[in-house]
Amino acid sequence: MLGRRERRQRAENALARLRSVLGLALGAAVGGHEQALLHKRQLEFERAVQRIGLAKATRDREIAEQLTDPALAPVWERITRERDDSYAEWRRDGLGAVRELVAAHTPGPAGQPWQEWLGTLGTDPGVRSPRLWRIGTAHVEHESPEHGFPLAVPLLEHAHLRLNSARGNRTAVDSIVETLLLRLLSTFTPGLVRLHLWDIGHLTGPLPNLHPLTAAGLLVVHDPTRLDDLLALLAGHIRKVHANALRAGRTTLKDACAAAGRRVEPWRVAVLFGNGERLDEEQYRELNRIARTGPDAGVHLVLVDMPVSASSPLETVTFTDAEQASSSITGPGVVVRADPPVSASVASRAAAAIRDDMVVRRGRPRSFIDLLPRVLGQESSREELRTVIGFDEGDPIELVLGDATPHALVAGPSGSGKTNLLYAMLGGLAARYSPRELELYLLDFKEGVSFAGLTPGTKDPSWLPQARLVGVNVNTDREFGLALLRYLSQELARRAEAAKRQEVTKLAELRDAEPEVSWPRVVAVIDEFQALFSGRDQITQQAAALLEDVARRGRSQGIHLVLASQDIAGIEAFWGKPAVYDQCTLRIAMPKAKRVLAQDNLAANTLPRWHVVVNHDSGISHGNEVAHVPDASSRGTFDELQRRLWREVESSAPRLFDGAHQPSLLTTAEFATPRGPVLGQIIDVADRAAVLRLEAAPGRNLAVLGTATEDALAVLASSALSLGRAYAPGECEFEFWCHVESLRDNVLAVADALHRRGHTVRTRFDASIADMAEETCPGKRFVFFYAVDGATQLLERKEVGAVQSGLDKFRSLLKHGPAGNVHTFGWWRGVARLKDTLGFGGNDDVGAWVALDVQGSELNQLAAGQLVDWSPRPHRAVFFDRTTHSRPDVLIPFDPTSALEER
Ligand SMILES: Nc1ncnc2c1ncn2[C@@H]1O[C@H](COP(=O)(O)OP(=O)(O)OP(=O)(O)O)[C@@H](O)[C@H]1O
Repeated sequence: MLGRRERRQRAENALARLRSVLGLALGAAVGGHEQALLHKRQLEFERAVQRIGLAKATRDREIAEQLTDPALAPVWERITRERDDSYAEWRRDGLGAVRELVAAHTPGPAGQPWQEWLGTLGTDPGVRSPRLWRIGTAHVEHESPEHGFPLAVPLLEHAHLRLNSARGNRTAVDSIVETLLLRLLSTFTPGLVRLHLWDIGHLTGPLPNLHPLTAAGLLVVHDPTRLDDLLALLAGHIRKVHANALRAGRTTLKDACAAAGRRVEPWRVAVLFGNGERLDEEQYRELNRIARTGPDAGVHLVLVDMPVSASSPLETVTFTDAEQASSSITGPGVVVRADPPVSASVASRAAAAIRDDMVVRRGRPRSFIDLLPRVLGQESSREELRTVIGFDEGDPIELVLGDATPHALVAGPSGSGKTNLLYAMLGGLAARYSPRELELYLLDFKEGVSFAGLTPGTKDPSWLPQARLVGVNVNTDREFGLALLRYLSQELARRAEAAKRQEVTKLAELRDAEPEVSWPRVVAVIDEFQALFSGRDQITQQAAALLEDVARRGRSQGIHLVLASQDIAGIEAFWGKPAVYDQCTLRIAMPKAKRVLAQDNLAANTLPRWHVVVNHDSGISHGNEVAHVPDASSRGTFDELQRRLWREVESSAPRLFDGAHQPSLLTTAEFATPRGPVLGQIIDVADRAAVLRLEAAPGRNLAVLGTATEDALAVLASSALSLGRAYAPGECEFEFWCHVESLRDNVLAVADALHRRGHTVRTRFDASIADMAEETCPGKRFVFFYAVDGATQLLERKEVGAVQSGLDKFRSLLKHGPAGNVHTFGWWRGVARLKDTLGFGGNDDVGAWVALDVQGSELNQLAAGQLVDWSPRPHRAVFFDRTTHSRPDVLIPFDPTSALEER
């Protein structure tokens, strides 16, 4: 067996020989050159013959006239003799060599007559392509066609083909193109050759026999007015192929195919039918660029009547009349003819067979299961996260989150399948990367519970092992989004510090340096993230700043954001921070998505249902990949994967934060062993409750502010019940004061619950409230004073002869009580009422407060100069403790019902 290089060398030698033989034949007068110097006329005659070629000269009238000159006759004789000699040699050696050469390099459908292969499916896996493809026959001009040879051109991997038709007659050219394409399609396994057709003059396009291929996506007929789109598609494809080959550690596509033992990227052959005129400057340049760089990426052009620069690898066949042509491969003086056309019916049947095979090969429409790898949890996230997100004509389309594409922006109108896409992505990632490699933080600002299923529920106890935190119904709790960003920012700082310690800059290097430490990649998905920016307030400002920080620094530390939104155009704060947008180099557009791709990239407008544009190039057109995303949200898809992973992978349950759910005091971790009065659930990434510190020091009282009765009662009940657990009976005592009749039952329920635990509890519902309590106590004494302002009259009344009113005594209790172990939890209906109670200079006596339906502007005066950015909303409170807080915490009051009923 000859080596590839040797074969190629031999082929080239043979071709060179052919060219030289033909050259000799045509310019046979060269030998007589010197003699012609002596005989000017002879020379001119000889030149004239040379110019028009011997074959034509025989028929030329002028030459015939000159031949009557006896001085020229010998020249003619000599030329003819020399030509015959050299042709004798060519016929003896050259012709056979060329026939042999073509036969050797055009195996099977590449060279055989169509009757022998058309309709049979190709089986070549496409690691390499035949070197030549037959397009017709050729013979030397003055010879009979019997002494001709098959004409074949290089194409795949090597060159492009240009065909120029004779004016007004494209039959032969069309036939060459059709046969050539069928040869390509029939050589390789269906699917390895993809055709693009563009015809300046026709919408339906030429080559009707090949049209069955369109149904399998093997042939795309392009709009005659949209050549730009086709050129952009080809250019983008070339870039993508190079990038993929490099990413896979191969330098070229050819290497990648050789390594894989099969064609890893189909060949793309674009057939462009022009009208003989040059394209406009921009298109012409782009076409030439594609011609230069295409072959290495498997992109080839067949250009009909379309001028292109000669600097690309290109063979040309030019028809001079309906049947005859010359070709660049043979040089002048050789007549080229197309092979007889293939039978139209056989051709279209063959195309249909290829289409059908392709459809079968692709199998059923791809479903969720096809997104998953064969073995679960085997991938390393050291370099990147990579998963299949959907399919393009059966080919998987991947999504990559890594150093080059650190963050993703997903956009699409409501109902376009965004949530489904996120599920497809989460499923694909969770199936590939174990919890040691990947951690997920999922936040949904939409109304609804789309990610709740990832946490244990009553019906389904499973959870997604990689999920660490799931936030649902957070649409009004923007603080939760902020808390997540703060958490990510802290995690970034922790990673940056470790990287600094190890003197490395990237996550991959940090993982190498600290193999014993778990440094997973973190993916934070925020659905409808624009909700974070929905107010003109501190939350928006802080969220924008944090998001920018995480986006910038997350890139190298393996912290990835996936931000999804219905319409990113409306996010004002976002545009003020272009860095976030710029860092999201992965763009995913659902059908009709706006702004997520580059401005001139309109691919999302024409997407069919359940398809997306995946673009790893910041939305620039050439990066477009269109994928059909399988259903990942119906029963039996993602949920089934989750249950399987849950059974097979050891993990702890993720935290669920559900903004629509009032947490129960009884099941709260902090309530099991409270450190002090538990006030409410803090809206934070960590599951923690707000607990008031109650050391024996001035100011350690709590004010509950607002008219939201249910919430105020909940805060007071939670405080009292948790204190009842924090202290053993005898260590403390409780006082409940309430002068408002309607609250009485509620107060009694709390008092009863404490009593049942064995505590000393006293209640006052009458004028005795004004008597107050001792300001010191050996143990702890907790005074719960409900609706202080409802007792105003009682407090302000001064008995005749008494030095102090009840109010004076209450002020004194607030001032001196805490240092003497007596702490008051009072409820006022507003800030002004509290101020009235405290009087001048009493502000510091209540060091902490929980405000309900009170505007932030009213609270500033109680917050030690802090600006309190708070707009009241149902079942939310803001908590500030002067001694510990730099900024207030937002709380959800606990539901104390079951804790009250506890026996
Ligand atoms: N690829 C798909 N194949 C089949 N059904 C799908 C697909 N994608 C989405 N669906 C279905 O379409 C409906 C809407 O999808 P989805 O909830 O993902 O849209 P969305 O863009 O998130 O909408 P919204 O923002 O209003 O929630 C769902 O019932 C879902 O099951």
